Amino acid sequence: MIRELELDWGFVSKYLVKRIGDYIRAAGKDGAIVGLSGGIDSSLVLRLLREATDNVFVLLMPSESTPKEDIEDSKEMLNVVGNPPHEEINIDDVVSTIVSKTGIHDRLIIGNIKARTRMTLLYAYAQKLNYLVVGTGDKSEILLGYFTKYGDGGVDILPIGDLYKSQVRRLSLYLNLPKRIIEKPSSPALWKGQTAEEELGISYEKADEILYYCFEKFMEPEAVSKLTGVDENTVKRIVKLVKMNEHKRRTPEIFKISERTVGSDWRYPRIWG
Ligand SMILES: Nc1ncnc2c1ncn2[C@@H]1O[C@H](COP(=O)(O)OP(=O)(O)OC[C@H]2O[C@@H]([n+]3cccc(C(=O)O)c3)[C@H](O)[C@@H]2O)[C@@H](O)[C@H]1O
Ligand SMILES: Nc1ncnc2c1ncn2[C@@H]1O[C@H](COP(=O)(O)OP(=O)(O)OP(=O)(O)O)[C@@H](O)[C@H]1O
Ligand SMILES: [Mg+2]
Repeated sequence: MIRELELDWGFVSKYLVKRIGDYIRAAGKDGAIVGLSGGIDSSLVLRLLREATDNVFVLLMPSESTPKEDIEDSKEMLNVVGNPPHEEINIDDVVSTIVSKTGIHDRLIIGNIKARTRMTLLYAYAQKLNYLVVGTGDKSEILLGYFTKYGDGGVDILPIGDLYKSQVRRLSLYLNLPKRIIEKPSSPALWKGQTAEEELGISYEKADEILYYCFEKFMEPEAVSKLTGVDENTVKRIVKLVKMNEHKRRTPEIFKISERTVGSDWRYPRIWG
């Protein structure tokens, strides 16, 4: 990881724990729920949540494409954080019902149905418990649009959303998360054998450098290519992915008719505080 992305991980973890706790209290909620996949993002978020609140609920939602190692890693992670209340719900029957009612066979579309089924379950439990749904997206995934819109992207807060995947690994190392979880290749596991780096066509290590130089240092693709050793076309492809997926980072467009359109620049009148 490039030097510029190194942070004081002790400070970052304390800061995130405090922000999560403050947010839950300010929202008037009693706790937080998270989906645990056995991957690094949800493991790290669970670790932070356990310090932020006494009330954490964890959902394991495997499907036929979930590797058995991921289920083992999820259970190990539950142990590491002292076995908070949790439930395991296999989503295959729900997904099959949607597949049979729609006749859809495309693995990407079915994968996105899986992510949205998990979101539906998380919100059902959140409302039952008066908890918030805590998202696990990191800065790399958010910028690249590497998540399912209203699936794993459908959450209330994103505590690690300002950390690139390589920073997520560093923070997880600092917090002593299980080695196997830190070292395994990132995967949404939406279909068998899927890995994030293969689908994205680049390693997260390199993608993070490109994202940092392009979007935080505003450097041109040619200069970023020289600095990172990644060919210029790949740099341009990454920039294009970020642009193409802008819609996933925004609230849905409302077409303006009145003087007071409820858009992203909408503000409360002063008298309402
Ligand atoms: N310009 C635009 N303005 C407004 N909306 C627009 C739009 N372009 C597309 N859309 C909408 O967005 C939809 C496409 O987005 P979406 O449904 O998300 O689908 P899509 O981006 O095609 O697929 C999700 C991607 O994220 C990956 N993923 C998913 C889940 C988890 C993880 C992970 O890392 O764990 C990764 C997955 O492997 C796949 O590559 C379109 O069908 C359309 O409805
Ligand atoms: N089998 C599952 N059970 C419960 N939640 C899941 C499952 N699969 C995915 N999720 C939820 O969807 C999120 C997005 O998946 P994603 O693969 O990006 O994260 P991860 O597995 O935690 O880390 P990585 O990106 O390194 O694989 C997960 O963090 C988790 O909250
Ligand atoms: Mg994963």
